[in-house]
Amino acid sequence: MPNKKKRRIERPTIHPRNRYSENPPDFAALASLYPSFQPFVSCSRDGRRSSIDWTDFNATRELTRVLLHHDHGINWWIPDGQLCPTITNRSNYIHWINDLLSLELFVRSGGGPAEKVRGFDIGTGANCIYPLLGASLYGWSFVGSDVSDVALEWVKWNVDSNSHLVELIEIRKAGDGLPNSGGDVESPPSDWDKNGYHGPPVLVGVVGEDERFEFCMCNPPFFESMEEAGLNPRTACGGTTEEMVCPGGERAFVVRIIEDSVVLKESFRWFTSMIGRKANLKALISKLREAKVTVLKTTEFVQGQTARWGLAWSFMPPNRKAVASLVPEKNNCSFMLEGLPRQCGAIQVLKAVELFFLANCSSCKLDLASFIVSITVSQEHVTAILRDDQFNFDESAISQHNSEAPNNSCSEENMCFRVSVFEQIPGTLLVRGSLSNKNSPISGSFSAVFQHLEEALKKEFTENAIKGAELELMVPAVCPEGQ
Ligand SMILES: C[S@@+](CC[C@H](N)C(=O)[O-])C[C@H]1O[C@@H](n2cnc3c(N)ncnc32)[C@H](O)[C@@H]1O
Repeated sequence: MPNKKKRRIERPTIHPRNRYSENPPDFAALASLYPSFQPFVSCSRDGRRSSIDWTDFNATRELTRVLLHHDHGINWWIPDGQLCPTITNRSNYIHWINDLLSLELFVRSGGGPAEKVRGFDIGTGANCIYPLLGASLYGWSFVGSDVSDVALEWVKWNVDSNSHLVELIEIRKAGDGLPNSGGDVESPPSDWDKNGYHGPPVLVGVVGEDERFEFCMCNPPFFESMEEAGLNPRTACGGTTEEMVCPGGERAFVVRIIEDSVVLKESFRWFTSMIGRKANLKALISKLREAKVTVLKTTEFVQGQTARWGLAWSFMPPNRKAVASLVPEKNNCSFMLEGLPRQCGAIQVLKAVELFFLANCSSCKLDLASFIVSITVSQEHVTAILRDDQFNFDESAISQHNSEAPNNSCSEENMCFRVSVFEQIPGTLLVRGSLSNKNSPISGSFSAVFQHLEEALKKEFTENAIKGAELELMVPAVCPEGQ
């Protein structure tokens, strides 16, 4: 079994394009350039390490101010007590959105990639952090929305103080009606109330019918009450009730974004949100499946002791060529499952392979005597498998599909392959896939499908237990608003 230290090293960390991934901020160097930062910096005795007191709001705010100025050329300030963003964490979300845009997964009416990227930041806050970073890192233009008067006053100050970005950032008050509409707020359908969010409009009623955006993003108010938000003794990120709390907490808020996305499915290429709790992530993924999204993606943002998740979805038709050409064609693929507990042998893994494909209504035949599962998938199955990022080995849900699974023969247009499982040494299994009909028009997807199987099995058999235990421990130590 791997030891705890090793597990921590293996956790995903900062985005590779984040400027701080290789070179964390040098507090002493910044203090020498910015005298206002000096009082907050302390150095180790040997003078090699410098740090700040993370429990001091003034220190974290001054750090954010000097980093934005020094590394991004941005003038920035927020009043006492407002939510203070950490630049590393917020940049990770921006870089992930750029990854999504680079995927070019969708059919574009205009041909090539979008030249001008326009995004929508739901709840931009007094700090206006996402539009400022997105505009300075990638030149994107933004509409930022908020409901709080204090936020709107300061976001205006922050935008106006950066003349080079003013043209790129427009701010809207959610609830004031659509731009140029005379101030009428579109009332949401009555059944939305059942979701628990009773606040002002989020997207519907704020985004105009003819407006088009490449993406929306959101760091939602996470909590249902300030008591729930609690106080994290290890950091001081600030955050007022208006910024941190909404009826129903983050789950209700993001459910509202999902409901709105169904109405505005043509207006955005990607809908995204940051999620603060893993339990909410799972519930929201189910909600998205019900909404019949075409693509669903998740990521984990880890910084120090804090874990957050990114959730992205779309209703655009995926570009099949792009999906099929994600990986080069291969006839044989394999991977190892290592560090398995005693009770997880070849039989359990073979059954999990069968569940994985049955869940997507593929046709499967499990032969326990020869340790082989034979699988037939159609183009639709491939699309379903590739868009499912969070496969759940929930047998009850799958047994329902089981009886519905069509018996696809290995006709020319289907892809047929076999998955075999071999025990190497106790606790280590080799999983091998062999393509039977490489002339199938969808055989180019074989490696991608097999890679999805690998990720799902590794998550189920080797990562889940470890991560579950770690996350339980980490939750109480995180900053309440998602730093
Ligand atoms: C957690 S803060 C995020 C602030 C900033 N984006 C950040 O990441 O630091 C959530 C923000 O959402 C705003 N908000 C709450 N309900 C909203 C709504 N219906 N539409 C737009 N913004 C809303 C709050 O006023 C608050 O500024």
